[in-house]
Formats: sequence, structure tokens, C-alpha cells
Amino acid sequence: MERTNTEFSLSEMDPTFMSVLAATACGGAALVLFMRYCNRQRMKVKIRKARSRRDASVQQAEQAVQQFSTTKPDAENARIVSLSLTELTKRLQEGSLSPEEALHAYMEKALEVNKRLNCATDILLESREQLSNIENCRDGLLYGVPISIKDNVGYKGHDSTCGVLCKVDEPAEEDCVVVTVLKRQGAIPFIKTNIPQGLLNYDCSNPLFGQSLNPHNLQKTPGGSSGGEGALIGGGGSILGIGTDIGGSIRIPSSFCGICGFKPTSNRISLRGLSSCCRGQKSVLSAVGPMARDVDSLALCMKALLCEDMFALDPTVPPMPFDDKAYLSTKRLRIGYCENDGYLMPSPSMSRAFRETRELLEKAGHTFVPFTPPRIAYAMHELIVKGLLADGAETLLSNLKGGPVDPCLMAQIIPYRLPHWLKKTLSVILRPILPRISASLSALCGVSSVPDLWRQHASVEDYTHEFISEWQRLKMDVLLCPMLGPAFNLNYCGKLTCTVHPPPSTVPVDLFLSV
Ligand SMILES: CCCCCCCCCCCCCCCCCCCCCC(=O)NCCS(=O)(=O)O
Repeated sequence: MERTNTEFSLSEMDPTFMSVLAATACGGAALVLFMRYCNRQRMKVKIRKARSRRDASVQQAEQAVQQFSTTKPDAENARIVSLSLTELTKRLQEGSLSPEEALHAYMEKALEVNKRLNCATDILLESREQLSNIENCRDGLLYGVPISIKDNVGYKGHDSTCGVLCKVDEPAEEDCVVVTVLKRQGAIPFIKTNIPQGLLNYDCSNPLFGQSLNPHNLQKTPGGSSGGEGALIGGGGSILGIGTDIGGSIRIPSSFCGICGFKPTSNRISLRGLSSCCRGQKSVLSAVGPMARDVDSLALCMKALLCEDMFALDPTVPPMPFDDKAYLSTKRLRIGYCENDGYLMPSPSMSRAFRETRELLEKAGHTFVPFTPPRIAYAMHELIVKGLLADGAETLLSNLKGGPVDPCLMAQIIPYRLPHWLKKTLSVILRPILPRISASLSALCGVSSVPDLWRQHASVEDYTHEFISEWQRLKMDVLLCPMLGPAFNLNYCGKLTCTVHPPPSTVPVDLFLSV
């Protein structure tokens, strides 16, 4: 009966009105499709632009390397790139090797590694110009050393894309503080390296530059977010690199690629001029740090950075130089150990490496005390996830607008995009069966007001002191724990689901190769 009424009322309608209605609907749909088409075209243009800029810089670098090898056919490139940083700096300083030779040897190797691993976002051709006045930096600790920098480390005239389209065509107006200081110390930044889209991921793929691969197994990720650095250094194409880390971004790629990485306490090294997709987030602080083949290289880089130049360029950085005495001390240490934090179980290979390391250190006379990080599940959900995404992931999502979402990020983005009421409802339903997913979903809602944000900050502060008190109670000098690893398959990290600030580092015990 109802159906008949409807049919009747439709057939009774004025045909002109019906045509206008249909035309408006079709017009609206066409407009939406057209706008989508235009958007997609704009997106394609941006992606093409970023890629062709990278490809052009690679091509120019290839020509420069070619040209150099014709003028200097006897250059011992293979020998140069096999030197340790200590040996390289020594040869540069004594003059038995020129900065020009070192730069071209590394440029050649980096181009070769990039072909295999897709780890570069930009070749910094200005590095060759820097050679003309490098003699002014003769006394610098890194005189003539070619170095790599992560995409988000600001270098004048070049984009810091963070792997998102909205940051393409926004070149840095100035070198960031870290680059300025390293240049004054004689280092020559020559390449920028790849990152995951938005930087908050442990894989290394984005729609602009694609997926970077692990130097030891092409089926695996190099890790993220400083994954391009990990791949390049692990593949031998750089001797020293600069990464950033908020929740593992130096440590995880270092572990996955079999190299060393150091995440200093936040603001130990200036963050001025670095790019991020969640600027202003203060619950879990980001840090800049070195990545290299050995620990001495990390120490040399820290020593070079912790100088008057940096303290003057960024007076918010505590003016505390590198403590050589502490670094070279042979004092027996009291080492806290934590093989399993009760949240993430280490893989068997990591456990073995951890135990072997502990045994060796014990034999060397160091004392071990068990350490359990306090309230780890609470810290993971309420302090880290809720802190990183206190705005309900709004800033990150707005940075992804206008472009495709990379497959490595998709699994992470789906829950971010759910409406708050659905996250909350799912969180309540899942609490009895999947308590961690339930807690994560609730944390993904972020904070609800400014007082709530202040409470979250206060909780981080309290937790930091709780952690430090436990550290002090046990009179620990250092904490030993296993790293995440071995490297995961490509596109797996996004499916995975630190807030105190002791400075952690990653050192390889041996290289884990898995098939
Ligand atoms: C439909 C129901 C689906 C239910 C599934 C729910 C799953 C809940 C997922 C929870 C995800 C939480 C993810 C938090 C991710 C944080 C990742 C942090 C990575 C940090 C990497 C890093 O250190 N980046 C450096 C950034 S910077 O220093 O350069 O700024």
C-alpha cells in the first residue's frame, strides 16, 4: 500500500521539477568527480615533482662522480669507504687523503647502495661547493668527513618532506642548527635519506619516494623512521648519519640494519630547524642523534656537536660539553638488566645476544642487578600512545591530507580515522578479551580538554621520577636490554602496535640474518 502511494506521488510530480532535480544531482556528482580528479592530478604532479627532483640530483651526482674519476683515475675509492671513521679522520687531518677524494668515494658508494635499496631522497650537490672553503674548517673534529642526514633534517634550499605531500616544495630557508654545527666542524652533508610517511612508523616507505629495503635482506624493512639512514650506513654508503627518534626511530633501524645508533636525551642536541608531523607535541619528546658503524663514531659525532657553536646557536640546549672522562673511564659499572619488560617479548636471537653480552660484561667485572620498568602497560598506553596522539591524531591526519596513504601506514591509520564514539565503544567491548587493543583504542582518542592535557603531562612527569627513583634505588649506572629485531618483513611494522628520557643506544652484538 505504502509503495503504491510513493509511486503515485512520484508520478504526480511536475516533470520540469523532476528534470531540474535530476540535473542538479548529476551536476553535483560530476562536480565531486571532477574535484576528485583535479585533486588526484595535483597529487600526481607533486609526487612526480618530488621524484624527478630526486632523480635529477642522482643523475647530476653520477656525472660528478664520473667526471672526478676521469680526472683522478687512481683514486682508491673501495679502500676509502672501508676505513673506519677514526682512520678516515686521521688520514684527512694528516693530508694523506683529500676531502674531495673522500666525498667522491662516498658519493659513488651511496649511489650504488641507493640503486639497490632506494634509500636516498635527495643528493646534496652543494656538498661539492662546500669543498672550496673546507680548509677554513681544518681544525674541525669532522674535517672533510662526508655525512648523511635524514629527510627531516633542515638543509638550506631542500625540502624536508617527512614523506607527506603537503611538505613538498617547501625548501628550508636556512640550514638547521645541527647541519650548521656539523659543517663548521668540517663535515660535508652530501645526501638526504628516506623515511616513512609522517615519521611515526617503524617501516620506511612513503608515496613520494617509495619503499627502502634492508641492506642485508631485500625482503625486509630497514626499520624506521630513520630507515634510509640505517639502510645507507648498513649498506656501506655513509660513514656517519644523523637521525631523529621519538619512540625508537634511531634505535630500531640501527638494530634492523646491524649498525650503532644513539638517541641522546631530548634537546641535548638542538632540534631547531627540523621538520615533524606532530610539532608542538610535548608528552614524548623527539631527539636528534648519530648513527654509524661503530660506537667510537657515535662518540666523535656527539663530541663534535656538543660545542660552543651549538650552545650559542640554540641557547635552550644545556651548555654541557661531551664528557671524555666518563666515555674513556674503565670503572666497573653497576648494570641494570631487563631481558623481558613484560610487554614485548624479545625474539630468541635477541635473547641470545642479550645473554651473551651479559656474560661477557660479567666476565669483565661489571655487576648486574635485575631491573623492571615500572607500570609498563600503563606507560605504553596512557603516556606514550595517548601522549603522541593527544589530539586524537588530528595533526598527523591533516598532514596526510591531499595524498594517498602509504600501504605501510594503512593499518595504523584505519583506527586513527574512526570516530571517537566508535573507538570508545570498541574499547569497552574489547576490554575483557583484548585488553591491550582496548587500552590503545581508548588512548587513541587523545585528551578531551586542556586540563586533561595538563593531567597527561603531569602523569608523564610523575612516571619519569618514578623510573629515575627505581634507577637510583638500585644504584645503576646503565641499563642493558634487548632491541626489537631481527628486521621485520616489508609493510609489517604498521601492524605493530618512551617516555622517560635516559639516553639509550643500540649496538649490534652480531648480525642477525633471517630468512
Ligand atoms: C577496527 C578496529 C581495529 C582495532 C585495532 C586497534 C589497534 C590499536 C592500534 C593502536 C596503535 C597505536 C599506535 C601508536 C603508534 C606510535 C608509533 C610511534 C612510532 C615512533 C617512531 C619515531 O620515533 N619517529 C620519530 C619521529 S621524530 O622524532 O622524527 O619526530
